[in-house]
Amino acid sequence: MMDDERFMTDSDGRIYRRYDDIKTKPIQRLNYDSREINRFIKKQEPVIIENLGLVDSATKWDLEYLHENIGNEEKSVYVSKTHKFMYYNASRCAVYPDFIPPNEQHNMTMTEFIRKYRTWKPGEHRIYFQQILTDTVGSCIYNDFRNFKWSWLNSKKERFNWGDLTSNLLLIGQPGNVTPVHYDEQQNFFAQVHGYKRVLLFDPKFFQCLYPYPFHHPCDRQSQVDFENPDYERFPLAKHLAGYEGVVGPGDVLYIPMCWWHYIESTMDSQITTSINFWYKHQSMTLSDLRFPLKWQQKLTVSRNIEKMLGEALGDPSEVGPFLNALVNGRYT
Ligand SMILES: C[C@@H](CC(=O)O)C(=O)C(=O)O
Ligand SMILES: [Zn+2]
Repeated sequence: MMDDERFMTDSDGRIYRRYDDIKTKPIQRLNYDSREINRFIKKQEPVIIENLGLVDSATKWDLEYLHENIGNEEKSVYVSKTHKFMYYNASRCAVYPDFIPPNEQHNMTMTEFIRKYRTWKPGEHRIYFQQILTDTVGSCIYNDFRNFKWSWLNSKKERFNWGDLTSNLLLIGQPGNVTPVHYDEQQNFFAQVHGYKRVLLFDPKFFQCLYPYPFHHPCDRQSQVDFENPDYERFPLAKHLAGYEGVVGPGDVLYIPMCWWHYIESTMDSQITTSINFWYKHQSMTLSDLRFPLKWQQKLTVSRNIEKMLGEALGDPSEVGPFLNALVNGRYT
């Protein structure tokens, strides 16, 4: 790995992909008892929280324990020909008939996933277990889940007027798996259980530098910019990307603010990576709460509503692009 210039090794021995073009500053790391944490969450800026013990009860969730206790229902596992696992909404493929899914979502038992994981050889399709935790899990897992530090989570939800917890995703990945840069419209406490993940985060204001796919595209919310091979002809503003970077390890909790762009990579030195996220609906906002100028998170919501509404008003999502070009070209540009 050391002689492969695509990768770098940091001072802690973590090995991950080198992106020389992307300027980053370190994500702030704070101990769980720091009063500063609330300031970051209030400002909706990323922060890595240490020693919180949020999901300590999941430390025993190794493959053997999960095999014994997670239940025999089939689980969601993504399979990719490459190391990238870009999420796509299969229900939107009809609008883009030429769209080629970048990976496949399979359902398989834990037994099958573990067999594939243990027999995997370089060059084979990669796998990434991504399963929403539901009440179908076994009683041991359910008890571990109940022992997460829900009082801490609930205190943040109440303090910052977040909406309900929508789901917890359990992620089990191979070293080198990459979730390309995208945003989610939810607040996220991302807890790292086993192994290490390198994260890059960008403020929502970099919308124009990350060129998200159209709203009606299967890859809505995903950036079109490939960090490993950026096409600066098509995406010239990507050169101006500047963000935050960090590595989360066992026990770390990363706060990913709603609508912040994030790239997440399982480091090559990890044996396996296990993460559990906590997605919360964003805070309900009334008109009286609105302050101008709008924040970029709000402008993003406005832009999505415009694209959605235009698709409905024009009666055909494929007319949205030509219509917006006609509206803007030569008039606003
Ligand atoms: C699934 C996760 C990425 C990863 O861990 O590979 C993510 O994007 C999120 O929690 O919002
Ligand atoms: Zn995400």
